[in-house]
Amino acid sequence: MSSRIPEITLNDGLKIPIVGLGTYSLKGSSGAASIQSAIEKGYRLLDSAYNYENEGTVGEAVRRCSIPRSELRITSKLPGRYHEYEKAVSAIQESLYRAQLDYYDLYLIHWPNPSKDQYVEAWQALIDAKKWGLIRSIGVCNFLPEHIERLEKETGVKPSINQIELHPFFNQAEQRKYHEEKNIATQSWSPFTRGLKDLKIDTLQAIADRYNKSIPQVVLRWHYQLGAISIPKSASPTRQLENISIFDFVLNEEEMASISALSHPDGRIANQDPAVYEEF
Ligand SMILES: NC(=O)C1=CN([C@@H]2O[C@H](COP(=O)(O)OP(=O)(O)OC[C@H]3O[C@@H](n4cnc5c(N)ncnc54)[C@H](OP(=O)(O)O)[C@@H]3O)[C@@H](O)[C@H]2O)C=CC1
Ligand SMILES: O=C(O)C(=O)[C@@H](O)[C@H](O)C(=O)CO
Repeated sequence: MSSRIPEITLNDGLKIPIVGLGTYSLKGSSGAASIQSAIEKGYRLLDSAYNYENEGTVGEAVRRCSIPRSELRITSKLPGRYHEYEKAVSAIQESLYRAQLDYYDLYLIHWPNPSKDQYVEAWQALIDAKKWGLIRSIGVCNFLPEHIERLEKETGVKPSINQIELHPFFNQAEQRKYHEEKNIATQSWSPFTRGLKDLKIDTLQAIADRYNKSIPQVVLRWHYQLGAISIPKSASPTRQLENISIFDFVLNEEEMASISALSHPDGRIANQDPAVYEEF
């Protein structure tokens, strides 16, 4: 791949960039133009979902851009209402039809929805879709260790990646440690807490000033140094470029610790604890 963004290798061998583009709310012609701009600025990893209703927009941006499909890493996600095996297989096929793609690089179960207890069935569908060549790498989002243990115990296959809420106010130290032990990559959703307003605080501003960087750049550098793959969303070409211009400075241990110390147990953005919160 020719991208300037460093890559990591997942436990199944697929290489993906350590920063990608979140696409939640990027839809229609303005969304396609934003995603195309991000690709042209150097993004190679695009994070979509069936429930974002923008897989078609992502596919359009991919067709419009000048980068070969093989250099891109495109993600989509299975909604909770399609965990039943047959429904999951159809949903994966529908995701491909919507994007007009032959395969997804990554396909993730979007939420475990534990009260429905069908996520293992959904996982089996992802395993089979990978065998059929529809997906290159399979993972999950919002899975707690107990959910991942069940996948592995009942199918013998563990996820390559777990996409979780992760930002300075909710640093997920224990879940990240668990991922490290299992060789599962951590991916950070809402890496900026879904907007910068709450991040405009003295601790972050002081670090940003020291390196002549912005608060978003410091926050994304913190994700990078934690070893987490971040997927900041921006519609703006200027901010897209800002968000990948983070590989020319290094936070020291004290700065890393001071950002991590902003975390607190109630730090989730919208109280979406996957033990109880469910999405369909
Ligand atoms: N698996 C899951 O359950 C979930 C997955 N996700 C994924 O994670 C992605 C990212 O999370 P998301 O919730 O979108 O929020 P983010 O934390 O990425 O924040 C996005 C917001 O920050 C603004 N922004 C981006 N860059 C900058 C910058 N440099 N300076 C100032 N403002 C900036 C954007 O505005 P603007 O566009 O105007 O620049 C937008 O308002 C999603 O898009 C989605 O792909 C998100 C939630 C849950
Ligand atoms: O953006 C995602 O991937 C989600 O799961 C969203 O539904 C997100 O959790 C949200 O916006 C909830 O209101």
